[in-house]
Parts: sequence; structure tokens; C-alpha cells
Amino acid sequence: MALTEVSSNRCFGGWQKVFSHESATVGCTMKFGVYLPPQAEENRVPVIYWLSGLTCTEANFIEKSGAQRYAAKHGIILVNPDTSPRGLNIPGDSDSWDFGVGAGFYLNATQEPWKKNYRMYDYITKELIDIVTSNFNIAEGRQSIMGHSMGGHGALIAALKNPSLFKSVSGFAAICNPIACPWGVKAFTGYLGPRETGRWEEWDATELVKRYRGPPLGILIDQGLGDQFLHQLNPKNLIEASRSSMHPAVEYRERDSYNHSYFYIASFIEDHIKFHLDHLI
Ligand SMILES: N[C@@H](CCC(=O)N[C@@H](CS)C(=O)NCC(=O)O)C(=O)O
Repeated sequence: MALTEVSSNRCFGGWQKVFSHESATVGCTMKFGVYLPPQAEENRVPVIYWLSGLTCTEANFIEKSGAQRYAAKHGIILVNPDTSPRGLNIPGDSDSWDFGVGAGFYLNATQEPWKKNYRMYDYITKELIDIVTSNFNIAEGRQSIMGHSMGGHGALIAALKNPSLFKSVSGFAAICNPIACPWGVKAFTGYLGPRETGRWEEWDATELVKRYRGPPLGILIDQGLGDQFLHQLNPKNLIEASRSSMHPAVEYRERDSYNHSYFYIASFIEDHIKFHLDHLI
């Protein structure tokens, strides 16, 4: 798979790069960011994937999270893809900020006109991981995933639907129960069809956590209590649903006054990197 280097910047002794490639899964050119810490020049190191939220490209995390400082300190490769296919001009794909472009929801659509390209779940869990594993100095099997809002949900379903693919998963202000909130209902109706099809539960983290039967999976849910979108996120539905099925228990951290922004993410990104490191050692 040919990668084109879009940008490369020295950063905390390592490199912040952006690559593009032709994706067979989503049928368009896709971009993703990679932070390569200094340790990766000599050694194979763990990787943590980051999935961003609604309206983001690969740039938001790179420019606003401040994660590179901690990835360099702890010797972690960070990979952050875009949030949807782009440039396809599918009718309706740019009519709203919470559906279509910038809002792929990390699932595989089943409905026209989305089902051919809106396959972000397969893109992340198969194509992107293959590309990253074969092009960078990754320590085999040592990978975790985290994300924000829609991306926190994407991280949760990628881990819950693929037991043992990731050592741990974490979410900042994750949409924890999309079938129970307006963002999720809009996206699932458009991408998956009506709820009566029975397909929604296959893509909802709170439903998936109830049926998880895989090996132990570290899960951290982080939530700012000043979050303007808290009514969309429902973290407590997931915590409650996980009580009987998840061992170890899902870790839930509340942050007084923090809102939904990257200021909140930047404040706690090192905590998440350390949480994943504990599972990646
Ligand atoms: N466009 C929405 C906000 C969307 C939003 O907050 N998106 C979050 C993810 S759900 C984000 O990361 N935005 C980009 C940024 O803050 O850099 C609005 O105007 O209310």
C-alpha cells in the first residue's frame, strides 16, 4: 500500500507526520496523522490509535491535544485517522455537521447511498491497522485505542467487537449509548436504516458491553461535568450496563467544570496514555 507523505515536522525529538493513501475500503483518498517518538527510531514501540469527534479531520488532534509531548516521554506511536470519507460529493453528505462528511460514526453503513463508502469501521479495524503495522516500528500486538465523543464511541465499538485486538480502550466525553441520543439516532437511521431492522444494537457500545465475552479489556471513560453535550453522551448508561459483564470494572473519571473541548482533552491526555501503558507493557 503506497503512502504519500503530506507533511513532516520535528516534534519533541520525534516526528509528527501526515500521510495520505488510496483506501480500497472507503473508496477515496484518506489522510491520517502519525506521531513517531524518538524511541521508534531504534526500537519497536506500542501504538495508540486516536479517533476524533464530529466535524474533525486528522488535524484537530495533532494541533490541539498536546499529546506528542507525552508520546515522546513514554515512547508511544500515535495514529489518528480522519472521521469520514471525503471528496465523494454524495448527495446530502455535507448538509449537516453531524451526519455525512466529518461524521462517519466509525461503523459500516448498510443503507443507500452510504453503504459503498461509509465503512469507517472496516477502514479503522482492518485497512488502517494493516498499513500502520507494516509501515512503522510497532511492537506486535501492543495496540490500544482511544477517542473523543463520536470517536470515543468508535474506539469502544472497535475494541468490544474485536476481543483481543486492543489491550485497552478509553474515551473522552464518549457517546456511550448512541441509540439513546439525538446524534446517534440521526446517524444510525441514516447509515443503518430504522431501528426495527435490529441493526442498531450491533453498533452501540452500551449494548455491546452487556454481551462482551472476550478476554479482560481495560476500559476508561472520562467525562467533563461542564460538558455542553452531556445529554448526548450518557456515560452512566454504559457504566451501569457493564457492571455484570466487564471484569475488570470500567473505570469512570469525572472532571469538575471541564467542557467538551480540546482544552479538556489536552488536560488529561497524559492520564489516558498512562492508563493504556499499564495495559501495553
Ligand atoms: N459544530 C458543533 C460542535 C461540534 C464539536 O464540538 N465537535 C467536537 C467533537 S464532537 C470537536 O472536536 N470539534 C473540533 C474542535 O474542537 O477542534 C457546534 O457548533 O455545536
